[in-house]
Amino acid sequence: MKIALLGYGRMGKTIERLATERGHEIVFKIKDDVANYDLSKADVAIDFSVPDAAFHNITTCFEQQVPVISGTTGWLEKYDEAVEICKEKNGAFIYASNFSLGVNLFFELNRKLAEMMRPFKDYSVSIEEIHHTQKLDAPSGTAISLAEQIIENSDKKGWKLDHAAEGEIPVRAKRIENVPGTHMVSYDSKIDSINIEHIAHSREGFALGAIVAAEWIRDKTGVFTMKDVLF
Ligand SMILES: NC(=O)C1=CN([C@@H]2O[C@H](COP(=O)(O)OP(=O)(O)OC[C@H]3O[C@@H](n4cnc5c(N)ncnc54)[C@H](OP(=O)(O)O)[C@@H]3O)[C@@H](O)[C@H]2O)C=CC1
Ligand SMILES: O=C(O)C1=N[C@H](C(=O)O)C[C@H](O)C1
Repeated sequence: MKIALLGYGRMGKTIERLATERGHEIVFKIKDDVANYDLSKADVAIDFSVPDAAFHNITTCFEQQVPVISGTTGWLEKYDEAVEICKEKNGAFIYASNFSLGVNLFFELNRKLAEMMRPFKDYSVSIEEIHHTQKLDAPSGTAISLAEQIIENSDKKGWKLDHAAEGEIPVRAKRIENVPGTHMVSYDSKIDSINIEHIAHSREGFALGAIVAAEWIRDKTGVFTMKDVLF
């Protein structure tokens, strides 16, 4: 498979290494305006760039009829618009806040736990994420996904970074050198605490998941999620 990398930083480089090991070829390593390139020789584009560039990168792939996988976080206010454009252009698209198999299993556990905890009002739920100090967005896209999953399966009405109001989930974001990505969901009462945690030991899980998604979407059109790919 011929892959265009949109963004060639920590994730782009990890994807290059793992994709090459799986027999794929990297045909573009793009760090500037993707509209300057003719992507037609790529079978698929994988976008791990920056929040300000992601929407433009993704929609340019739709224009150029190249299926696109995006893991860039911090641009999601424009996700619905991207989906509409994908449908108009008959494109192919997967966005995931986290491509790792482990986190996608953790997402399922999070949904189930929220449903189980719903009747037990003595417990208060909170989310904590820890990432490396170069991260541009806070909270992480994964923490936002976790919060949305809890909201769908509980009486919570929203989430807030740090200072949540009544009925909202507090989300804390910590930045520590070299941490690839840690997420914890906690239910605390006076009597005890229940915690579930996912700790990424490297970026390989994110990169491998994005490559598996790219292999899966290659000959499809439509808007999909990692649930379609993995389960
Ligand atoms: N969904 C998931 O599983 C994961 C998502 N992420 C997300 O992926 C994104 C990238 O993470 P990471 O690789 O660590 O970040 P890096 O900062 O290491 O890489 C970002 C890359 O994007 C490039 N870039 C800047 N502007 C553009 C542009 N207009 N078009 C294309 N590329 C551009 C940068 O180039 P230059 O250096 O020249 O500025 C750099 O090569 C983040 O949003 C992060 O949150 C990260 C890990 C997993
Ligand atoms: O920026 C990162 O590094 C990561 N970003 C994603 C997020 O915002 O959730 C996924 C992963 O945790 C690493």
